Amino acid sequence: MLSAGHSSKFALLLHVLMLIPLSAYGVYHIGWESHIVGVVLIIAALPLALSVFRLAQGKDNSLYSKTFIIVVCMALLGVCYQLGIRGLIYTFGAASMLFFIFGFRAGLVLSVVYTILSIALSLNAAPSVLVFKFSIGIGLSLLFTAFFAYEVETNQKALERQANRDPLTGVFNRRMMSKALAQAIDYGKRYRRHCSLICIDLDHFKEINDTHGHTVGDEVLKQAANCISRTIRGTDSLYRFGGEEFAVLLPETEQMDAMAVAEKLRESLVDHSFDCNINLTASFGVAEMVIEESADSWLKRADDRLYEAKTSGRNRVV
Ligand SMILES: Nc1nc2c(ncn2[C@@H]2O[C@H](COP(=O)(O)OP(=O)(O)OP(=O)(O)O)[C@@H](O)[C@H]2O)c(=O)[nH]1
Repeated sequence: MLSAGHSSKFALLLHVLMLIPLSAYGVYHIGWESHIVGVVLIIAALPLALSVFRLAQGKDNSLYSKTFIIVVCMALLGVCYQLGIRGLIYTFGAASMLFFIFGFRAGLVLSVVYTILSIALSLNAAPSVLVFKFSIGIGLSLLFTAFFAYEVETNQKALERQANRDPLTGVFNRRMMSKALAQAIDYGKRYRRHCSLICIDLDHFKEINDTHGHTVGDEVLKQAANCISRTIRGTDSLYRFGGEEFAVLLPETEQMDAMAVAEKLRESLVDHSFDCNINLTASFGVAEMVIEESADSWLKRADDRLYEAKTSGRNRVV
């Protein structure tokens, strides 16, 4: 499988391989053949060149890729209208690219609409029997591409889930937490914004496992994660970063407000009815981000307060 670094290099290579003949062909047309075709090719090459530039910088290029393929499809519709079958030959290639640039759902709608339009426009310049025969070939090829794009997208989502989420509770994992803390610090430094972190540790969890077994313990962990997810805002995010340890990141939130959220979470866990009539409590450590500190020191401050909550009696917020 390709790593993220390899796949972006591969995407860059593909873009460059497309850009060189496209712009060369455009220049050739402007100089020696049809001016209009040359200008259209150069217009299509511009967003592609910007896309190459963004990819080389390691930045998101989706806007330019989308612009590129839309320009290409519009130009090809014009070619279908003028030249019939000679335009239709390119329909399949452009329609398949729509899947990979816009994603499966949007790609399916766009490619079907685009294919129907190019077939209809081709009838202007080609005999209908020939267009009909070509359309069958294009339809079958598109069916195959749709199936392939669906498989790729489904597998990609499953891989992303495996890499970013905790398999038991479905919440974000420790890897995502480190990434989110580093991003919050960068954002806070640049825009001078507040952000708080709540570390949560379920109390006496070992007893639950020992008394009721690991299966019930797992179920309690899932229910606790659900209860926390339902209590926090959509803009906050929940991570499981240890066995029975969770963390909530609260953007745009100051210490006092984060303490209030932690208190609300503590109460909702106490009020939640867990399986086997288990009375679960949790301890909380809250720390607002300090500009200029590292992610590790921020996490350590929240964790130290959590430890304080544990040693001072549990089921409390520090
Ligand atoms: N069922 C289950 N248990 C887990 C999982 N991960 C960790 N644990 C258990 O969580 C327990 C944590 O125990 P301790 O670290 O002693 O903490 P505690 O019993 O909650 O005690 P305090 O934190 O001091 O209140 C251990 O028994 C681990 O086996 C998991 O994924 N599923």
